[in-house]
Amino acid sequence: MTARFISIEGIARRYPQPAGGTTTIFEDLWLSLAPGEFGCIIGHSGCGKTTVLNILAGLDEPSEGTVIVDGQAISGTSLDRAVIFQSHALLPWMTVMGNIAYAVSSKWRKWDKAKIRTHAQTFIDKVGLTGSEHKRPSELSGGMKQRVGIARALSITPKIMLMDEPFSALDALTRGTLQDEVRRVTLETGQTTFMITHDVDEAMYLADKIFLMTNGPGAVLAEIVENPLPKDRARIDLHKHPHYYALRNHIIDFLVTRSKTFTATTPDHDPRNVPVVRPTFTEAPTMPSLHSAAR
Ligand SMILES: Nc1ncnc2c1ncn2[C@@H]1O[C@H](COP(=O)(O)OP(=O)(O)OP(=O)(O)O)[C@@H](O)[C@H]1O
Repeated sequence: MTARFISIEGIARRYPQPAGGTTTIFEDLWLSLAPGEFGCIIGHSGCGKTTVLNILAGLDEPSEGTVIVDGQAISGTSLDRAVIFQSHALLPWMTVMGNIAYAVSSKWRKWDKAKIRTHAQTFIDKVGLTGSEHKRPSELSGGMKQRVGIARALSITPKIMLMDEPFSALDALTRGTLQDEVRRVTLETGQTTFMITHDVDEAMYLADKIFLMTNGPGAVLAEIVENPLPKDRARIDLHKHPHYYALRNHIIDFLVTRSKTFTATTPDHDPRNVPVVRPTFTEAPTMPSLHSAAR
């Protein structure tokens, strides 16, 4: 394994315009993740997050540049890279068990039916769908469908998990439970994960690195934020950590202000050497007391 398990090297995505010419969604995008790292990409709608994820998944191709995974340029999709979509993308004629067992059997073609079902059941249980094995997608709520999608992706134990706002349609309680589950499983298995989210707290809980994208078209990766919170952080205690507000304010300030002005105000930005920042709480300098200031 290489230190840069995923390496996005100078990719661009351009689309032809109906009236001629092209629109550049983003260009000269460089970013990398080490084995086992969890990266979240944050940016406003339309900056190209899903496009980057689709290119990583092999579902789309960059107009320029390459994606290297474990030392090899990717070409097309692979069972080593599982995607959890915003929409559930389940096979409607299959049951919960059927959907997951189908993915398991695609990965381990020599496994017999019993082994496939036992393996699938483990992941059905993990996402809290025990008892719903025989239901079809039309009989499930949105949150339950998303759990099936998550169980299906986890069940093939891919080296890379790609997640496009996987929790956005869920109620807060289910979202929290599944965030915990995904974090536990990815830490346990050492999976490298790339996730899109609009939820700053979710990124702070899950990610080791947070990639901040400016607004599109012509979006750029402005900054890589290293998460200063301890690796063994718990979701419910996140806000108690001294670095919590420094990190949160940094990201929100970027989204509210700097994502719009970054390109104009940072003309010397080098896309190959994107600044890495680690926002932390620092004690405010002690003010001299009135007594000592008067001396
Ligand atoms: N097939 C296409 N043809 C032309 N433009 C496209 C095509 N697919 C995507 N785009 C454009 O590319 C841009 C980036 O889309 P993308 O879905 O990657 O953005 P995003 O950052 O994921 O947005 P959101 O947060 O809303 O999901 C958008 O402006 C979109 O209109």
